[in-house]
Amino acid sequence: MIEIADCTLDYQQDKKRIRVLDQFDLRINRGESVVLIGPSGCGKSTLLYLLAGLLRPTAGRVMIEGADVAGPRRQTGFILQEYGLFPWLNVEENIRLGLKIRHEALPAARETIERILAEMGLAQYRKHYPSQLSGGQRQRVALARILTLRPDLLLMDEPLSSLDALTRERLQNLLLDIWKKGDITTVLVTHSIEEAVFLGNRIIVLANKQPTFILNEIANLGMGSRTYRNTEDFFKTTNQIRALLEGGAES
Ligand SMILES: Nc1ncnc2c1ncn2[C@@H]1O[C@H](COP(=O)(O)OP(=O)(O)OP(=O)(O)O)[C@@H](O)[C@H]1O
Repeated sequence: MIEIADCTLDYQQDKKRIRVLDQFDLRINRGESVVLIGPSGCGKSTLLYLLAGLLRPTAGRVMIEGADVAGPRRQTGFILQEYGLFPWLNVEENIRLGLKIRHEALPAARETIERILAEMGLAQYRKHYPSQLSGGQRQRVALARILTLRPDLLLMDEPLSSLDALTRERLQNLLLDIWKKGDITTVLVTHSIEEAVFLGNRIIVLANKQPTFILNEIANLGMGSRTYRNTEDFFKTTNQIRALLEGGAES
């Protein structure tokens, strides 16, 4: 269980206090794929940073499996829109870096890298440098680097937003496959309603208020297959979220 319990979060700017969260609660069960969606500036990234242990709440607690998150944890992976690859390292070296930092034994590391390269369709690009890759390929390398570390929690902040529509769809399929393999909890921030409905088994819609609150939560029971995009359920759920966001924007 992952818990944001009674959390208040203030930012300071020019001697002014901005309260982004006020006694905010969110509970995420192991193995869920939660999506956070809401208007720009409502606090989605702030919630991810709290879960990542990169930000401490002003009041309240953030806990994973009952333990307070006091800082970044080994088993949490964080994927950002910018891929965070080192331009002077090739694909293989970029992926190996995470394992190197953790001092994993070389034979085990080699095996892991080979498996992930194959799974992510990157084997043929292993000697390419980031500048020689497309945006979608770069994001796959970034994902591969994180997955070699076997995270139990994967946090993603608009990871696909700079990709073209088809590449984005392919990577959404890949993220769905990764989640379906199990043993991982994912929390995704996105502005795309379709992406939220395709990838979230629970969609948290945040209000356009400061501090924000949960406007609604949608249990998206039909998700889990690539064909979900073409179903009536999918369209119904996207419309439901669109209506919530539009209604929230007017308030
Ligand atoms: N370091 C900071 N100092 C001051 N204010 C901040 C800081 N980081 C974020 N904020 C403010 O806190 C609010 C929430 O920011 P946050 O980035 O969490 O929103 P968001 O929902 O992720 O936005 P977007 O969808 O535009 O990425 C915004 O009003 C933002 O301006």
